[in-house]
Amino acid sequence: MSSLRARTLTRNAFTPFGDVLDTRGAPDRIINQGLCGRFHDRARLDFGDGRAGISLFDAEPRALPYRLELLERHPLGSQAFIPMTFQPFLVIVAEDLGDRPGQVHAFVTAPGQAINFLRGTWHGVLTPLHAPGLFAVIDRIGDGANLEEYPLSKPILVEAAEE
Ligand SMILES: NC(=O)N[C@@H](O)C(=O)O
Ligand code: NI
Repeated sequence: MSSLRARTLTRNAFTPFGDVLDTRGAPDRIINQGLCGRFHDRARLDFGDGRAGISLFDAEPRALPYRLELLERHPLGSQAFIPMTFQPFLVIVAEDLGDRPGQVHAFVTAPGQAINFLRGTWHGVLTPLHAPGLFAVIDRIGDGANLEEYPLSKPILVEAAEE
């Protein structure tokens, strides 16, 4: 089985696949009588001809090394994973070869970070690393086939980032 080492999530590395949401740096706006920093409009959301939905996911935590067996994509809309805890989680994406995924990349978020997959980005399903695996997920609600799954012919072992 081939293996892949997860990396610390960075905006630069993730930009082709989606957005990293966090409160690093100065806020875009100071609101609420100066008591709140607003990091404004930080994700490239896209729901096509559908509408935005907010769902809550209660997912089983996984351990590293993680056996990746499936990738998927949502051709009709973006999908955001927003943790409701202060725990890091595993984010897996893959380059696109048109009809199938190409090179796989694995990242571990920092506590307090959320991500948004661009419409059509190949990714691993929501993968918490700690309990509770409680997330808000913002994605497309609407008609049409918005889930394309790609079982890997050879699983990939995703290993922890190097210390
Ligand atoms: N299927 C579903 O609602 N979730 C997946 O798309 C996922 O990426 O976890
Ligand atoms: Ni998905």
